[in-house]
Amino acid sequence: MTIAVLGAGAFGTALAIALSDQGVTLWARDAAAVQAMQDARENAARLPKIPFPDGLTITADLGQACAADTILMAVPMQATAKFAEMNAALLRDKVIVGCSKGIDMDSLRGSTAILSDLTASPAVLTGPSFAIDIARGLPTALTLACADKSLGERLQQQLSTPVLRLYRSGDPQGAELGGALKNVIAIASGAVIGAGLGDSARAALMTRGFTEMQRLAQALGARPETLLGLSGFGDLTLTCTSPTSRNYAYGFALGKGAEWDAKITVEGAATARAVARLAQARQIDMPITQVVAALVEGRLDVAQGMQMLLSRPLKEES
Ligand SMILES: NC(=O)c1ccc[n+]([C@@H]2O[C@H](COP(=O)([O-])OP(=O)(O)OC[C@H]3O[C@@H](n4cnc5c(N)ncnc54)[C@H](O)[C@@H]3O)[C@@H](O)[C@H]2O)c1
Ligand SMILES: O=P(O)(O)OC[C@H](O)CO
Repeated sequence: MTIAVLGAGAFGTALAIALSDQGVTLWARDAAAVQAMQDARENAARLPKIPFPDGLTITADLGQACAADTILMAVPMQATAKFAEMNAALLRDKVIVGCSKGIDMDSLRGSTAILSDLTASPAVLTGPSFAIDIARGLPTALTLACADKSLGERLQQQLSTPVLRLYRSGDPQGAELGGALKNVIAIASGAVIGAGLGDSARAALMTRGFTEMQRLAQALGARPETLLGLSGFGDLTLTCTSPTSRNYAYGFALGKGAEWDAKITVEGAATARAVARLAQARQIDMPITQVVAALVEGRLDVAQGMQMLLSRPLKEES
């Protein structure tokens, strides 16, 4: 069984390195970048100083990559729908595993719904994992979610390694929502710490943020227990507490009033805006997400956002 990873960012490259014992093809859209990675045998732009193992082949030929039995999609979320549409002829009816985290701004869909346009039972690989940790071979546990049980079992076996431990779930929508929504709460957590509002405020935001995540996920049909696992609570914990997280670091810069490099991938920024619209349309109470969307859009600063959250009517904890 052969594997291809589409998208040679930090995460796609890390997955290709981790799975390279089986032989992996890593696809990148830019032929010059592919040549540079081929010459250096590393992805100097995204994962410097991590050498490519012999089992990793890099290509700019999408047709070659899509000949693999299993395809891991690791292009950023906001590019996924267009990528899937443009390359539908190559991707249709393949075994596809969505690895990006977010909600598409235009359609308000996650990767499972987008990839369902191409294949009957798309899987999702998600959970607490920094690309650098996976690439270094540090122990990591993720959720592999697929509605088709036997396909999920096959993918769990194929994509696990001695240090990359995959737990199976039959709820891809719940798993993808955990990964998408935790990025929004990580921005809020970073903002609180960056603004010097303290660890207690961050703990409150994480907890109330987790309540929002569960509220939306259940309204969209996810299983409640999925959010309690690696893809939800696990990834929320990692991303809200580590400066390695780009979403947290972006929030931290917002809180500090510091500059931010717009070229850095921050999935939670677009996802906050998408989820704020989704929540409003469905009348789901998601105040932290609404504040993060307003911060990202420059409609509020962190002090105003915090004041807005603190001045809400007192209520029962639910
Ligand atoms: N980096 C991590 O630690 C990590 C961990 C888990 C999940 N993820 C998820 O993986 C996804 C990708 O993140 P990343 O960290 O690899 O991003 P990245 O910023 O490192 O790289 C993004 C890559 O996508 C490529 N790209 C952008 N638009 C494209 C398009 N239209 N077609 C093809 N390629 C395109 C860019 O050239 C770049 O190589 C995100 O959804 C992220 O949330 C990342
Ligand atoms: O760097 P971030 O914030 O995109 O987070 C990376 C992963 O999603 C952590 O699980």
